[in-house]
Amino acid sequence: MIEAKGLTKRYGATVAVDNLSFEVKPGKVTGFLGPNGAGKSTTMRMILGLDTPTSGDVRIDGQRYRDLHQPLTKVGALLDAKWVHPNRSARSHLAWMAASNKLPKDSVDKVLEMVGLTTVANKRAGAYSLGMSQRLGIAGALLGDPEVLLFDEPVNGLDPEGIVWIRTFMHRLADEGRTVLVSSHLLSEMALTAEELIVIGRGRLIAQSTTQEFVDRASGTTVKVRTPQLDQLAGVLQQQQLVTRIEDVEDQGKVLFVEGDLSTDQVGEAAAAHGIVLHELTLQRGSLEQAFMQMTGDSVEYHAHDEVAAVTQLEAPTAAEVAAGPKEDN
Ligand SMILES: Nc1ncnc2c1ncn2[C@@H]1O[C@H](COP(=O)(O)OP(=O)(O)OP(=O)(O)O)[C@@H](O)[C@H]1O
Repeated sequence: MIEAKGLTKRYGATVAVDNLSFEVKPGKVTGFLGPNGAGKSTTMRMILGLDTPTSGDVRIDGQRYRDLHQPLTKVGALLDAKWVHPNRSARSHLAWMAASNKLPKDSVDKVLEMVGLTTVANKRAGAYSLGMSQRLGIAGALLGDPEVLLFDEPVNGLDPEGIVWIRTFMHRLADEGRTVLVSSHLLSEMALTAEELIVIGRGRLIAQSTTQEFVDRASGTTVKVRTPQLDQLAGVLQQQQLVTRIEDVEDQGKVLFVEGDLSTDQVGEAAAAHGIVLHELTLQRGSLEQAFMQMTGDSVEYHAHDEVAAVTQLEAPTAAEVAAGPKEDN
């Protein structure tokens, strides 16, 4: 469990992290989301004792990082996958980490196996692809078999296969009961990976909730209805003060949408009470992208000329993907 209370970091006039309080619980993947410059990396560095808070503090199972006896056995982190010396092999890099942290020698082979690098373990790390480097970084984070894991943008630049591998691996670590905090810009990926979200903007907490609650609260839900008695049902629902709209949907003809945070039960019961036939009754949720844009709106650091790039990066999952929640790939 990671617990931040009133965490604040100032660099001169810049307030990078501003009175941030949150909890990261074990057994789940928690996504750490925020626009560029929101303070995600600074927060992660403070969790790992690499930066000192200006005020407030952050603890791992009740202890500050610097007070941990053998930190790697408690917390593992992947901040920058490319910091490994290019002439070192994965095995010698991990062996050096293990020796300098007084970890058992057999931990090296264990983590190489876990991340699937055993067959290339003696090759120079400088010749590794980005995906392999990320795996090596994750192996380093796992070396001390820690309960708490932090990953800063682990899927940046990876191909689809690498992204799925990381997602599956994060789920596995959480299923083992570990606390997993992952920062990312890629909203579609976070919608599939993270069950919980901590969303920040300009260093401040915007939301902490489950991914589903975040999407529902920010973008609301709509009930979609297909019925041969469209106008009759719209009339019945309007009498109940519900907001309806009718749209032409490709290959489906006219479809009725009922706005507001209501359940399909309410619409189904209203239809049944008036003997109205239904062909479809579906709850539609917004996307994580819509929710994120709405919630972080004025906390975004980029300006108009950056927006296209930023929006492209914030790929939207489909409503169905969000509704399905984090996927199990294993
Ligand atoms: N060492 C530093 N000195 C001065 N300002 C800094 C320093 N590190 C971070 N900042 C500033 O603090 C703010 C938060 O930066 P941080 O890198 O933590 O954000 P981030 O959410 O990780 O952003 P990104 O997603 O773009 O990496 C930014 O305005 C950044 O310019």
